[in-house]
Amino acid sequence: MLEARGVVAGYQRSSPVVRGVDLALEPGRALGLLGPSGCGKSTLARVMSLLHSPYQGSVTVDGKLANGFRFRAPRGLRTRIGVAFQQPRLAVDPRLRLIDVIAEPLRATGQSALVERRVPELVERTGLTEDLLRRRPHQVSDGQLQRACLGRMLVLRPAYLICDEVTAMLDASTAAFLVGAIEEYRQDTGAAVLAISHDPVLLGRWCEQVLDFPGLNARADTG
Ligand SMILES: Nc1ncnc2c1ncn2[C@@H]1O[C@H](COP(=O)(O)OP(=O)(O)OP(=O)(O)O)[C@@H](O)[C@H]1O
Repeated sequence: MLEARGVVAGYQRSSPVVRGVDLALEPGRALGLLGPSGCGKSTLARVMSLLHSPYQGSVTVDGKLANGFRFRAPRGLRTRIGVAFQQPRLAVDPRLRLIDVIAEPLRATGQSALVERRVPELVERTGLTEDLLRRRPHQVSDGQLQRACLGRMLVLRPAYLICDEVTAMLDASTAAFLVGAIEEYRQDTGAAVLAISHDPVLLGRWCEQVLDFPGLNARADTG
């Protein structure tokens, strides 16, 4: 289970944007997080991805405390969680070919020996062609780049996926493809998905349960 307890986080200690949120992501589940733009969903997503330290509260991964480390959480915890964001262009190194975007987490974690086996498996899931895989980000569309980010999110075989508005910039068919690929991975591996969006229709179709993000805050505010 990936769990946030009493998380207070943001960019100014005196006015946090996430205020005492409790959230539990259970293995195999697809949980939606719904809320308007600017309410703090991405901030909570970064806290749960171990990319942003909360002011208060805890994040645990499979029962192990993941925050409170002086610099960052140990690799063994961080790699349990895969993340993809709304804007792929801000999330990739513009110098890398798409095939290397997908392989990057393996190389960064000293697992280059797995590149030859894992990357071709992921290529199939992303639906990218050989030609596209050899291109760099400026030579592909946002949707094609987001497919590479999907591959990158899955290449370490994470148990928890945090998908922050991953389809918001895409046309309907690419969006449907990406959600389908994430769902296929969930079914194959028993991974859990936290899908974040401002779109109730998307989350209603995708997730077994949808939580209202401002509601999570309000409960804590009154409690
Ligand atoms: N790096 C930052 N420094 C200062 N303030 C920030 C930073 N990132 C976000 N914020 C502010 O924190 C608040 C919550 O932002 P956040 O991105 O978490 O919201 P969101 O619900 O994900 O919005 P969206 O759906 O538009 O991405 C906003 O008011 C935003 O301006």
